[in-house]
Amino acid sequence: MNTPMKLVVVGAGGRMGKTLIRLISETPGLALHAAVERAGSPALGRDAGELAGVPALGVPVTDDPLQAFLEAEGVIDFTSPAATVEFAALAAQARIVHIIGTTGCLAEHEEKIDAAARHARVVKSGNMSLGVNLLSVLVKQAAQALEASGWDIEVLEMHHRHKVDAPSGTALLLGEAAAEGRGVSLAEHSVRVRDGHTGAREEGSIGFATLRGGSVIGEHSVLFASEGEIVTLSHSAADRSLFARGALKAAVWARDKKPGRYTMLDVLGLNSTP
Ligand SMILES: NC(=O)C1=CN([C@@H]2O[C@H](COP(=O)(O)OP(=O)(O)OC[C@H]3O[C@@H](n4cnc5c(N)ncnc54)[C@H](OP(=O)(O)O)[C@@H]3O)[C@@H](O)[C@H]2O)C=CC1
Ligand SMILES: O=C(O)C1=N[C@H](C(=O)O)C[C@H](O)C1
Repeated sequence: MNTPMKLVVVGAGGRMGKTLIRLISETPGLALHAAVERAGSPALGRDAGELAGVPALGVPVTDDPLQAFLEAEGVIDFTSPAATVEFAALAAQARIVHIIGTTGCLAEHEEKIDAAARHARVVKSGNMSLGVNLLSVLVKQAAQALEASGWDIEVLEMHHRHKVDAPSGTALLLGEAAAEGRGVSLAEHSVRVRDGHTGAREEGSIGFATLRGGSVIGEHSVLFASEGEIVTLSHSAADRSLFARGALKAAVWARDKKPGRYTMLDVLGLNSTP
């Protein structure tokens, strides 16, 4: 039988960091090995359990990720793109699992994550929930079935007022699924912002609309709009623990995999769906 998987949570004081610490402490087969925050964070030195609102775990929050990674088996990372590329290099050095939920990564960040995945087992997804990943499969199927000449695709998302990137990672993931279904490149067909005299909608484009406000955890809809009818596929997140549960499932899944880059579709066995 496997010993408990030793995990590091980076961004320990964040919304997702605290949710992850709580879930790791409640999940048999997982152990919180270390909790990392940035230098100068008021969370440094605090017990990770107390920080997350659960009984003390005897793990003080540290700002030394390399030391934390050396004896660990995996790192769970919901931070920022700049921090994630640093953690990716360290996870590669330590040859461990790196689960990345961070969104807003640009091509330059993705290149560095790809390089790290030569040595680390990386699972990265804009959304770690089962529901959104299943939704992406359905979106791909719908986009395959509904022709671009008659059906316009729009992706709508809403998140809490603190979110810093747009469109959300999930919206982009769903847009990619729609583009794949259509057999086109999202980069060449997306319209991420509309303002002023835009002209009529271009046939075959995939539009994005972003709302921000309050405490909304994550609302996503993909609309297929035709003359006289609209098909809407949507997902509502009511609790951040669904993302954390997915990330922890990914860590356990990746434990015995070869170095490389994987997605939640691989973890959930949804990749073979046409
Ligand atoms: N893929 C998915 O399923 C999901 C993805 N996300 C994504 O996860 C990310 C985090 O979201 P959320 O938890 O809401 O954001 P928060 O801002 O609440 O948390 C991010 C945490 O990371 C910390 N951090 C930043 N840089 C470093 C560093 N160099 N070293 C250590 N800690 C660092 C921040 O510290 P400080 O505050 O001091 O900057 C903060 O505590 C976002 O990109 C979000 O979009 C969120 C939910 C689900
Ligand atoms: O920042 C968030 O909160 C979330 N981010 C992810 C995204 O960008 O899609 C996932 C989830 O919707 C919550």
